[in-house]
Amino acid sequence: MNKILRDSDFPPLKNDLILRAARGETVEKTPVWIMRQAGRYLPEFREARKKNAFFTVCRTPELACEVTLQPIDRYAGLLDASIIFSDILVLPQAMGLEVKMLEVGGPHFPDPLKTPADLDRLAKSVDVHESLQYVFDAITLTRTKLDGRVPLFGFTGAPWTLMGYMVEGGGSKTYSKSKAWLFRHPEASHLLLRKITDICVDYLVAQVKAGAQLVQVFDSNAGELAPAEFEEFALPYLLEIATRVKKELKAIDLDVPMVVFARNAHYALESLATSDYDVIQVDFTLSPSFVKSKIAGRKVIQGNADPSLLYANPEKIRDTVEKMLEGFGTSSGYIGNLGHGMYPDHDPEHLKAYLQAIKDCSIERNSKTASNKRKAKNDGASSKR
Ligand SMILES: Cc1c2[nH]c(c1CCC(=O)O)Cc1[nH]c(c(CCC(=O)O)c1C)Cc1[nH]c(c(CCC(=O)O)c1C)Cc1[nH]c(c(C)c1CCC(=O)O)C2
Repeated sequence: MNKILRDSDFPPLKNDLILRAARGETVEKTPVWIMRQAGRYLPEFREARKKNAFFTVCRTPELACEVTLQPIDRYAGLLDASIIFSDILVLPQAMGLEVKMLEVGGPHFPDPLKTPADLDRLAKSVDVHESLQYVFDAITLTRTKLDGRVPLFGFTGAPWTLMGYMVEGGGSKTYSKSKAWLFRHPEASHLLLRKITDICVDYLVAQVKAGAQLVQVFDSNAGELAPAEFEEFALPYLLEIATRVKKELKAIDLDVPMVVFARNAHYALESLATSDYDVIQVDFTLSPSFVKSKIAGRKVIQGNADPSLLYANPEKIRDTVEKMLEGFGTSSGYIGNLGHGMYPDHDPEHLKAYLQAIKDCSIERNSKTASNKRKAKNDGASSKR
C-alpha cells in the first residue's frame, strides 16, 4: 500500500482555475487543456521518443514526467492543466496481455482474447500497486516538478473501450470482433467488463493518492455501440466507476473532479448528466445548443472543437473559438478542450493560436458581461430616482 499524498505534500498550487470551473464556480476566464497535449506534433516529444520506445517512456517516471511537462513549458500561461503521460493500454498489460506500440499502425496485441475460454489467461487478481506502480511514481514526480504551475490529471480507459482493444487486438473499423462478444457471449462480456471495472476503480483511487488532482475516464469507443448495447455494456460500468471512486476517496478525505468522455455517444448525455461525474467531455460532432439541451446546467462541459480546426489559419481559429464560447458560455460551467486529441501533423503554433483565442475571447466576454451588469444596475438605480 502506498502512502496517501495530500496537497500539503506538494508545492502550493498557483493556478486553480480548472478546479474552480470543474466545481461549477464562476471564473474570470475559461480554463483550457488539450487531450494528447503531449505527443508527436511536438518536435521535443519526437526527439525524446527517438531514444525510447513508447512503453519505455510510460514505464520510466523521469521520462514520463519530462514529456508531460513539454507542453506546459512551451505553452506557459496558456494551459491550465497537465495530464500524466501514459496510455489507457497499460491496464490490459497489468491484466497479463502483451501490448506493443507499432511505429506504424498504433497499438497491437499479438495474442488478443479470442474466445471466452481466453479469460483464463488473464491475471486472477491485479494489484495495481504491483503492476502499475510506475504510473503512481510518475504522477508523484510530475506533480512535484510542476511546482504548482497547473493541476495534474490522471486517467484510465473505460471498460468497454479497453475490452474492445483486448478482443480486437488493436484499433478496428467495425469493432465486429468485440461486438460479436456482446451479442454471442453476453455473460463472458459482463465478466470481463466487471473485472476491468474493479481494476479501473483501484487504479484511479491510487492515482489520486499519488497526487493526481483530477481524473478523466476515456470511453473512446462508446459511439461504436447502439444505444441499447451502450446501456447494457458500457453505461453501468462508467457510472459505477464514478460512484465507487468518489466514495473511496471520501473515506480518506480526498475529493477530486472526475471527467467522463463517452466519445460519439450523443445518446449518453442525459444519463451522464445524472451521474457522479463532475464534468462531461463532448466530442466535436455535438453543437453547444444540443449539449446544453441534454445536460441543462447539471454538469460542467468540456470540449469540443474539431481537431482539424487547427489546420486552419489563426483568424479562422479565432472565429470558431468565439462561436464555441458563445455557445458554451464563459462565466461558469465550461472547460476548453478539443473534441478529440491532437494529430501528429498539427502545427504547434496553431495550437497556441487556439489556446490564446480561448483566453482572449473568454476574458473579453466576461468583462463585457460584467460591465453590462454594472450598467443595468446603474440604469435600474437611476430610473428609480
Ligand atoms: C484510445 C486511446 C489510446 N490511448 C488513449 C486513448 C483515449 C483517448 C483517445 O480516444 O484518443 C489515451 C492517451 N494516450 C496518450 C495519452 C497521454 C496524455 C496526453 O493526452 O497528453 C492519453 C491520455 C499518449 C499516446 N498514446 C499513443 C501516442 C502516440 C504514439 C507514439 O508516441 O509513438 C501518444 C502520444 C499511442 C496510442 N494509444 C492508443 C492509440 C489508439 C494510439 C495510437 C494513436 C496514433 O498512432 O496516433 C490508445
